[in-house]
Amino acid sequence: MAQTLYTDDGSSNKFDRIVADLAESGLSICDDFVSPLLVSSIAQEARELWEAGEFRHARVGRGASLQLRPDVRNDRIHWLDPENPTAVELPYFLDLETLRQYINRHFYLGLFEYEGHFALYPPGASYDTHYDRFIGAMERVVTCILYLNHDWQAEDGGALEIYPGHEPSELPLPMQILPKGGRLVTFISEQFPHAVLPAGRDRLSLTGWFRIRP
Ligand SMILES: O=C(O)CCC(=O)C(=O)O
Ligand SMILES: [Fe+2]
Repeated sequence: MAQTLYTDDGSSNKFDRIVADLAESGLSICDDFVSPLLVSSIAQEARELWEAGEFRHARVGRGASLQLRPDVRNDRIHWLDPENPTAVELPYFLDLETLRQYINRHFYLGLFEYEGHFALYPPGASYDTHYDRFIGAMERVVTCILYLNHDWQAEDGGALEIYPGHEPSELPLPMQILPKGGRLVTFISEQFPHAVLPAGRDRLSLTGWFRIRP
């Protein structure tokens, strides 16, 4: 019931609210985590990288077992370098750093670093049900997905679908979350299997993970 500690009178900030949601259910949906102006600047940067041919077909697995499996996922990704952010990425990465500190302070998770990539799902592309933390990627502890789509509507499809995992959950699962611009979805990576449903238009996001030391 951590949420009852936080009233919506402006005394709690977005980081407090995310941490309270994670404590209560392991999942947080935070609208307007990023301002519309910043969403459109980051989306434009991603578009320019896409047009410059800087995206690659995403693969599944890890290390030597990485493989192209368009039947499992067929988004295109571009890895970012959080150590050398562009001016456009910087405000978001600074917020993520604050979020990392909040999460560590509340859960003693020892989150140590962040890795992230842009992901573009062309119309019809999807990602089958999976966990983000699996043998070979055990250092991924918390997933953070920022959506970069202007004016996304239910009829555009492309929801993130979250399913019940091994642990009992307070949430009404399965649930569908639309990839609305500025929305940040944060969850405990090992807790929820999830999938990306096909969309009718390009679907852009910045997906990342807080990691522990391997
Ligand atoms: O974009 C999303 O909604 C989820 C993406 C995802 O599950 C992943 O990249 O692991
Ligand atoms: Fe995922």
